Amino acid sequence: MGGNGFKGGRGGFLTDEEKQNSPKITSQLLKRMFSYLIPYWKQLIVSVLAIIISSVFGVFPTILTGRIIDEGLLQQDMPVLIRLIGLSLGVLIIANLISVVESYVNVWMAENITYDMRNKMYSHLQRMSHRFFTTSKQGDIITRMTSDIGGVQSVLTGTWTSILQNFATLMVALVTMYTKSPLLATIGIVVVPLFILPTKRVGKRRWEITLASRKHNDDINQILNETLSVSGQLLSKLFVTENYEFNRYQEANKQMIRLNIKESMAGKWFRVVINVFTNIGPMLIYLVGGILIIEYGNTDLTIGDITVMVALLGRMYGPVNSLLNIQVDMIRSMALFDRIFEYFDLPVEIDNDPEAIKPELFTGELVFEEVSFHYDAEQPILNNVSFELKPGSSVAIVGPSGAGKSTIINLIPRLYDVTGGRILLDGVDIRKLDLAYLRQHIGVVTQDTYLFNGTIKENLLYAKADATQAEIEKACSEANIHTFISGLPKGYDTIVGNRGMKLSGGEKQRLSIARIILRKPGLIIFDEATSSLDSISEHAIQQAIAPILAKSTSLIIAHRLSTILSADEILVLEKGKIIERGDHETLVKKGGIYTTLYETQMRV
Ligand SMILES: Nc1ncnc2c1ncn2[C@@H]1O[C@H](COP(=O)(O)OP(=O)(O)OP(=O)(O)O)[C@@H](O)[C@H]1O
Repeated sequence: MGGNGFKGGRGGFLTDEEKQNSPKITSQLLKRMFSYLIPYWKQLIVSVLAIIISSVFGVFPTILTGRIIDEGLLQQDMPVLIRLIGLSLGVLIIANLISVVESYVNVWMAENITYDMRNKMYSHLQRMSHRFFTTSKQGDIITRMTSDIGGVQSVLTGTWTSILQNFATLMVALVTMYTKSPLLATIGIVVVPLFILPTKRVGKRRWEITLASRKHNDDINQILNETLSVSGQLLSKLFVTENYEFNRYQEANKQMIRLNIKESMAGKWFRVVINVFTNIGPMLIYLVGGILIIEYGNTDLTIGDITVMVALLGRMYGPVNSLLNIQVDMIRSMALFDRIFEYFDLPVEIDNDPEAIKPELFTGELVFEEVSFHYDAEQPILNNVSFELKPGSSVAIVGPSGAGKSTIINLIPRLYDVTGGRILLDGVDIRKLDLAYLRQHIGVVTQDTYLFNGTIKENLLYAKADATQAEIEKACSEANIHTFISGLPKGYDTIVGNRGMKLSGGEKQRLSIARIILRKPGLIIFDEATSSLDSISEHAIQQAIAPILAKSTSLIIAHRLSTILSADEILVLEKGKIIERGDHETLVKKGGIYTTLYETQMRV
């Protein structure tokens, strides 16, 4: 019996989630899906032709078996036997060669289509706002970039090819069977559902277990991600929760084993069912064929015909089963495309104004004009904040935690847009400035410095790709970090570790200051670290930043008295409002919230 290529009914069912989320199949969605194929229409034609020819040729040797038996073996005609065997082999080789071409064209096409999609998605995601990244699950973004687009690739190389292949194979088998004996062909076709239905039931059970085990696997991955990540393991060490985490993992692992065993056993039952049912069809054909020849002396039907019928029947199970799953395959493929399109359609919240300008001169004059802002409409964060930062001067913002200080600085490089009022830079509303221009002229030293897992030099070059070694060293000297780097065994080629974990907080911040010096921005935003660095580190940072702040226009979220004293104006922010402003002396005399902050929180 020919292999029936039955794929086990696995995945032939939609999950509840898939059912709920199955996309509306609109002509628009279809058009959009097919629009990705249009540039490759020539390859598509080659692929369709190759699939049809190789499927038809693939069935041919089975059909020739009948003639090999009747005309060669039973007639004992050697030359005919050899000719037929040669023909059969020849056709088989051609069919396989064509399928190699077909695979190549298909894979090439699918790779290119997904290459376009990946690039499009990546550049679209780069344009997404900071809000998008703070609110989306990191895993979700990665899944769309990797498995969803990967899924599209397998739809193009697998699903679509197999539908066409199965259809062609089925047609050839049906036509041949009906030509040979309509009665036997009909018996064969009636038997097919007998086989398909029970296997579908077993398949469904297996599918349910697979789903449960997949969900479980996700839970396990979640545990691993949480507890074996840099911060996770640190948390569990510091809270001494290793035993608790181990038990949680062990329990999840135990459940997984149970499900795996169940799944394997369902697979076993599945094979038993297949074995029994696949043999019923051929037996029936032998029986009815035998009755026709032996009892009724049917001379039209030969032994070869019956053998071919049985073989063709065997080749029909797989295609019939796959074709019954077309709907599921289609919904699943559309859902993939739909998920990808959903991301493509995400509006770009912070975008370049089509008439954005890039003024020749950047002085760094910053004006907040009654700026209001909220992340969620119900919770206002900034309320009519107004201040002015003159070129060359510096403004310090102080205030209790949660007052909205970081929010103010996030608004300047347009990580978020104001919800009321406006921010002017050199007299122009920042929403009218070219986004890249705006961001290139602003240097932000954040509290939490992000470094890539590369060398110190690579991290510095991120700020200025063409910086020379001399420039880098000069910047690092100014940032008070050159001596430290030179003292490392590998100097500037030292790998900083995951997120710069191999460096101390103070060293990281000084590196980030060096990055800013390399960039020479017109406006510096400095978010002073609240975390207590040791006094030597702190001093080193102060020494690094003070001269830079002194000679540039700067906005500082300040926590230390020395930084605050160097500012030209101090803004005291509370609950999103500026409640006091002035210089240190005046504010201290006032006896308001600044005085309290000064007495309780400021470090000298
Ligand atoms: N991405 C966000 N989405 C929603 N709310 C946010 C977001 N970021 C901050 N907030 C909220 O906005 C308020 C102001 O936060 P912000 O970080 O600006 O305060 P802060 O004065 O800088 O505080 P800290 O000194 O502790 O850093 C807080 O109540 C905070 O919970």
